[in-house]
Amino acid sequence: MLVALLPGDGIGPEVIVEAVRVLDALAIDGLIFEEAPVGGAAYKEQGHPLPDTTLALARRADAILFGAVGDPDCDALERHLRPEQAILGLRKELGLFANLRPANLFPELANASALRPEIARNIDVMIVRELTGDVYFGEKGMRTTEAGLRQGYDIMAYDEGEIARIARAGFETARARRGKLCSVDKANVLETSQLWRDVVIEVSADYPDIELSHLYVDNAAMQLVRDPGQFDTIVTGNLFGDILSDLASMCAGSIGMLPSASLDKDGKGLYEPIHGSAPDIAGQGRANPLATILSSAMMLRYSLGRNEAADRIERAVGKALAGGLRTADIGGGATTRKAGDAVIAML
Ligand SMILES: NC(=O)c1ccc[n+]([C@@H]2O[C@H](COP(=O)([O-])OP(=O)(O)OC[C@H]3O[C@@H](n4cnc5c(N)ncnc54)[C@H](O)[C@@H]3O)[C@@H](O)[C@H]2O)c1
Ligand SMILES: CC(C)[C@H](C(=O)O)[C@@H](O)C(=O)O
Ligand SMILES: [Mg+2]
Repeated sequence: MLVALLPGDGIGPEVIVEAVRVLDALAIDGLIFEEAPVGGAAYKEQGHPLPDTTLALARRADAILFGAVGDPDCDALERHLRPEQAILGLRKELGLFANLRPANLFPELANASALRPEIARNIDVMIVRELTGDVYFGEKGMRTTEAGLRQGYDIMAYDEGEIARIARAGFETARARRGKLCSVDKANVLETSQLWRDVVIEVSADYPDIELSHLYVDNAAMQLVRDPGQFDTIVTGNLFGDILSDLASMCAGSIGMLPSASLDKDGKGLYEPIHGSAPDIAGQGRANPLATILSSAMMLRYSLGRNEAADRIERAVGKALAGGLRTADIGGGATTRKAGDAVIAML
């Protein structure tokens, strides 16, 4: 079982190292790692954020463990050379259309949530975010209007095949959970969203056992803060899912806690924390590695068939938190390394 390690930029390498230490401590039979540069690190080394050799490794691997990309030094580069193009390119090239972003609260972190503990306590939602379409991948550019003004544009588009595919992922996810699916769109304004809603309803005919509801995205954001416990599974588009998952992370304590899986049609996956490279804290040993450690557990479960090892990691994270582990983002002073140590001690 080959795992491609793509640490990337900023805190990416710092959190990946801790996840690898946890995986090493489990001594999983046949698990091997191969590392490659990605993002700003790859641009600085090889002139491209997603070098061919890195993409080839990702294709060859059984699963990919990804840190984060993004480097302020690269923000002025032409868009196709910016670090973020690496993660977008991997998602597109590998067909990773289904992004699972679970947000649940470890009970010990009720006070770290931005919500009152009695409201935060109930959050246990899986956001199923479409990942290879939408405004992210439509035609985009800069042009000049007739009045001589610069105009930027990004086309938002989904075809019915793309919607049906992610809708099915949403229904299947809900079926394996508590049987409730909420589809989030902006059908009151956007044609893309009207088609989204129509197709989700069509697909629902195959899932009579699932309770389907619909929310506009603005209301969904409000409801997630008002009463996150009302949600089981949310299915939504690429842009809305990006925003709602960062929002949900603070309901669950911190963006440093939320893992993710990005899956293709056969279950091959890329696993990464939902956060970015956090340039504001990079190099200081202050990053919370738990989102990445929990992403490695998702990798073991979804792509490598090692459910027991995945359970062990998740239990160890819970025990470490119960034992008082707190990095700065969740109200403590533990370093990234100490956090890794605390999880390993509880395996
Ligand atoms: N998938 C990815 O690689 C990914 C995801 C999001 C953002 N980015 C990129 O990361 C860069 C920074 O973006 P941003 O600042 O908007 O978002 P970010 O997620 O990197 O950081 C947002 C805030 O959360 C904090 N934070 C994030 N992860 C943390 C962790 N593990 N522990 C403790 N605190 C943490 C940061 O310090 C910062 O204050 C940008 O270049 C952006 O494009 C990449
Ligand atoms: C870095 C960026 C392209 C990415 C996204 O918008 O998908 C990030 O915010 C994420 O959530 O993984
Ligand atoms: Mg994001």
